[in-house]
Amino acid sequence: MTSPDSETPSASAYREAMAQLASAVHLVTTDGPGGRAGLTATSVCSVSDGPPTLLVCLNRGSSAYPAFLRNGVLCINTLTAAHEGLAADFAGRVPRDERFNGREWGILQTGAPVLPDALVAFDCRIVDRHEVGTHDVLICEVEALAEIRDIDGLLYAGRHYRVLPRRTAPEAS
Ligand SMILES: NC(=O)C1=CN([C@@H]2O[C@H](COP(=O)(O)OP(=O)(O)OC[C@H]3O[C@@H](n4cnc5c(N)ncnc54)[C@H](O)[C@@H]3O)[C@@H](O)[C@H]2O)C=CC1
Ligand SMILES: Cc1cc2nc3c(=O)[nH]c(=O)nc-3n(C[C@H](O)[C@H](O)[C@H](O)COP(=O)(O)O)c2cc1C
Repeated sequence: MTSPDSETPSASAYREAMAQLASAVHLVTTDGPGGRAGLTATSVCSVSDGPPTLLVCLNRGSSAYPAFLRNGVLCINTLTAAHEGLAADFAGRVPRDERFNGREWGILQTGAPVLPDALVAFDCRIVDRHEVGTHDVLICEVEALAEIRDIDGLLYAGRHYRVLPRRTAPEAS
């Protein structure tokens, strides 16, 4: 057990600890007067179901950050097993202006880009923002939901992408 007066862990120790957690992987996208932009994110969490609200933690240093701030809307597109390459593209492998090339994107209520084959998509308006360290915690009210797809999900754990099977076959008795 760590004693209460022990030193604060380093950033690298914290990241190593966080790398042990498994997370769903999302493309967080936006569009509007600030332009179209998006990035890969795992820091997404449900806050409340009344009104339906979730939070996203966004690094203020990311190329997409100014667009999110200006547009005030975003869509959280939860990725499937088929989207590992897309996750790498939106995490910096492809420059911001080229990330949306080569596929069709939809919209729901807010105009933020919706990935048509996402596991699910949460179309949101940003209703509050808190600066915490390097990131902004964006509080987002859900205005529309995309259809839920019955396919394998994508997880990020131990610094690798992994497949989350949709259903396991029942054990034979
Ligand atoms: N929440 C975030 O901002 C995250 C950022 N990343 C970025 O992707 C790069 C590659 O990440 P990994 O291969 O997983 O190795 P890593 O050792 O940099 O990160 C391990 C874990 O620490 C956390 N983490 C990393 N950077 C963070 C940050 N700036 N703020 C808050 N939490 C952070 C995440 O849970 C991540 O999975 C990182 O260097 C980082 O820039 C990755 C995951 C989450
Ligand atoms: C698996 C994974 C999860 C990430 N999660 C987040 C996140 O929750 N919030 C965030 O601001 N950045 C996150 N990032 C980092 C952004 O995807 C990345 O910094 C950004 O897209 C870098 O490119 P840019 O600055 O050119 O946009 C994550 C990266 C990876 C690989």
